[in-house]
Amino acid sequence: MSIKTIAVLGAGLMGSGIAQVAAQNGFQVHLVDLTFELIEKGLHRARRSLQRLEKAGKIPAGSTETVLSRIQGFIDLEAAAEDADLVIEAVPENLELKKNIFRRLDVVCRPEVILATNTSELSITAIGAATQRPDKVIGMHWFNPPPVMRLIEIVIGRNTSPETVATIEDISQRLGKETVRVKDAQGFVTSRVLAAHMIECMRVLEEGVASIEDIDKAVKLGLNYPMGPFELADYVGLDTMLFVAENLTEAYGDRFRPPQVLRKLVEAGHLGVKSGKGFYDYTKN
Ligand SMILES: CCCCCCC[C@H](O)CC(=O)SCCNC(=O)CCNC(=O)[C@H](O)C(C)(C)COP(=O)([O-])OP(=O)([O-])OC[C@H]1O[C@@H](n2cnc3c(N)ncnc32)[C@H](O)[C@@H]1OP(=O)([O-])[O-]
Ligand SMILES: NC(=O)c1ccc[n+]([C@@H]2O[C@H](COP(=O)([O-])OP(=O)(O)OC[C@H]3O[C@@H](n4cnc5c(N)ncnc54)[C@H](O)[C@@H]3O)[C@@H](O)[C@H]2O)c1
Repeated sequence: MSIKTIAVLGAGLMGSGIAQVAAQNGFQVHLVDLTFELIEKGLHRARRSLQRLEKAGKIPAGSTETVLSRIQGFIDLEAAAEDADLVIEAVPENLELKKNIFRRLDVVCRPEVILATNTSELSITAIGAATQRPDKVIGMHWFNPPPVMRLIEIVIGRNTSPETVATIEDISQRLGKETVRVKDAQGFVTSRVLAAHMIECMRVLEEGVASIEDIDKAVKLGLNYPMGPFELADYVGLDTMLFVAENLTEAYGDRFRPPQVLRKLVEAGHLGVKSGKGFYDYTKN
């Protein structure tokens, strides 16, 4: 099947970036969120990113608006998905929410359409089982920021077919990304490994070993990571971090137990860069 139109569900940090990358590579995009304000916010993020790429000479001069014109906003999931050739879901990290959305997609999408999820760690098999097409349900795990990060982690559910894997590998390549194949184990490779690192850094903080700033500096300069753990946590979103840590704890036990410092920030509504405050305060500059 030739893929021309991609429906992207969720216009948040990831959905807006995924929509941008798809549009940059010539696909028509149907971008869905709960309100047009949220879609506008996502398009604004994509516009800023495209302008940055344009300024750096990574996309042709003057192409920002052409790319954005390929993205159409929808608040009606069914209307956005009914003529899509591929769906990529990027709504919040909640299994029941994702299963419910996949159930609805299964009714409205043509039988041959692949339904991919950008979940950070949830079970692809469980999401697939909410549909009558588990062979066409797959994990397509992108990284933040999607326009810059080079990998898509392809997660193969128990019933995902080899044809679906091959199609998604091909599409990922057309989107300019490298891929790895991963079995459907909670947290896959990347989220499980990253969570272990970030949660340990929060424990180091809670034990008073060093300050937020010095832990970030130590990890960046001493270990050569591009971002310190607290900068990265704020960038990923602390709500997402907490959802992931809770789900990994359910799967693997106490070693992923969310630190109190993370839980309290989320309870206070401090979700990181996207809300203006997290481990750091972004409202000051
Ligand atoms: C407990 C639970 C844990 C698990 C959580 C879930 C994890 C999740 O599922 C997976 C993830 O995403 S994990 C997270 C995975 N993510 C990570 O781990 C990210 C780690 N961080 C990094 O890799 C780097 O800090 C960045 C690439 C973000 C920025 O780079 P930098 O050097 O610090 O700063 P710079 O100099 O400003 O930018 C450099 C170049 O990039 C360009 N650019 C940047 N943003 C852009 C955008 N939005 N658009 C377009 N372009 C953008 C910029 O123009 C520049 O281009 P130039 O041509 O060279 O001038
Ligand atoms: N933030 C990251 O670094 C990152 C990286 C890789 C994967 N992920 C995963 O991607 C998914 C989205 O994460 P995010 O960071 O973009 O979250 P986000 O909170 O920035 O965005 C989620 C968006 O989904 C919208 N939404 C909620 N319910 C919806 C519905 N029923 N229909 C359509 N839209 C709906 C929300 O309004 C919001 O705009 C999660 O599964 C997360 O684990 C996140």
